[in-house]
Amino acid sequence: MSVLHIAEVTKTFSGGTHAVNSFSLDVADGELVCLLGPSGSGKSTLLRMVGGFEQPTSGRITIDGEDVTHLPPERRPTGMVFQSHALWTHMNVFKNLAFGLKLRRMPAGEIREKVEAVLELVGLAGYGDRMTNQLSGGQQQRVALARSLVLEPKILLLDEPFASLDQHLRERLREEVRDIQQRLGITTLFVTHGQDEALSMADRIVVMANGKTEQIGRPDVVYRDPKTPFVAGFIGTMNLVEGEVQNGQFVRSDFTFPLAIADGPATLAIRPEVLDLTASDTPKATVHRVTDYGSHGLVDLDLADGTRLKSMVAHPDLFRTGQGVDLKPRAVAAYRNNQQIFRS
Ligand SMILES: Nc1ncnc2c1ncn2[C@@H]1O[C@H](COP(=O)(O)OP(=O)(O)OP(=O)(O)O)[C@@H](O)[C@H]1O
Repeated sequence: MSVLHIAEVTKTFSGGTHAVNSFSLDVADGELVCLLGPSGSGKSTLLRMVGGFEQPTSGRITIDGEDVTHLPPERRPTGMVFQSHALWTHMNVFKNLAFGLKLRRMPAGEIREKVEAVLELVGLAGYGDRMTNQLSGGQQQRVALARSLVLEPKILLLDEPFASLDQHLRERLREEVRDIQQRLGITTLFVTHGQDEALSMADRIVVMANGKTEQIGRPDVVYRDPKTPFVAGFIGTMNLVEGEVQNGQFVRSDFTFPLAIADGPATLAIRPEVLDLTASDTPKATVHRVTDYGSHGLVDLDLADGTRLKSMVAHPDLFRTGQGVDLKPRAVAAYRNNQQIFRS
């Protein structure tokens, strides 16, 4: 059942920027949906409108059937965690968490119980007396999450919560937050421009560009079957090659490839892991660089016009810079007019 319903929401800022453009989305109960897109694609603006920190120019947002479009943040059943956690540094951890519950006039005993339970949940049992500026970045972010969770929101809104943390900590917190989210079964909207974050955490990903949805789907589906060249280029590593289809052949000055689609321009998309390389008397590409990652190798190749491609290989020691190779894609997708028109 859909808990959050966003219907044709548009946000135009004064000055005319269309930050969000007729955007619609349904989020199911207990689902974690990632809004993924490049800087400026409208992710934060959308999240802020769901949280009530920004007013839509048009459109409607409902939560559990209730129209919240024009309600202030404190009257919405949402909890938002910002990139900069904005904890109150003059209060200890316990007071940071208790503050919102006090406003709700909850009895002191109950507040203590709830705060302790949530601190336990985020791995900070016993940290109640610490001042927040005596905590590490990761611990501060856990407190920020706990401060939202203690108010038991129906919907948790996370705006790049790990952006300021180092890679290692980010990966750990990703797992922890996903774990907590699933344990509580809390419906969550998560903004990130990190594809790894989206691919590893989300039930569904919304890929955004220019305030619009490019594609919505399960992470594996969005990765395996990008519906537009933008998504193909944005998620994971992708080789994109421009050419022309003539009589069932994708044709470039430097290579041809059988492609059974109507004549016309096309962009061919090939993942590095399905681009095999073979030795050839009539090489189509030249090896530029070979990188051995231990578990696999990555070969950078140049086509005659300088287009750079990547191929993932099991045995990098078979290739060296300057070598000519033939290309054998095992699977391709083709795009025309911004739409996928072929996939093998
Ligand atoms: N208060 C504002 N006034 C005017 N324009 C704004 C305002 N906030 C955002 N914008 C513009 O709206 C567009 C979308 O911004 P938004 O912050 O939502 O993007 P984003 O995808 O979250 O980007 P980032 O990943 O960099 O945070 C951008 O062009 C931005 O400059």
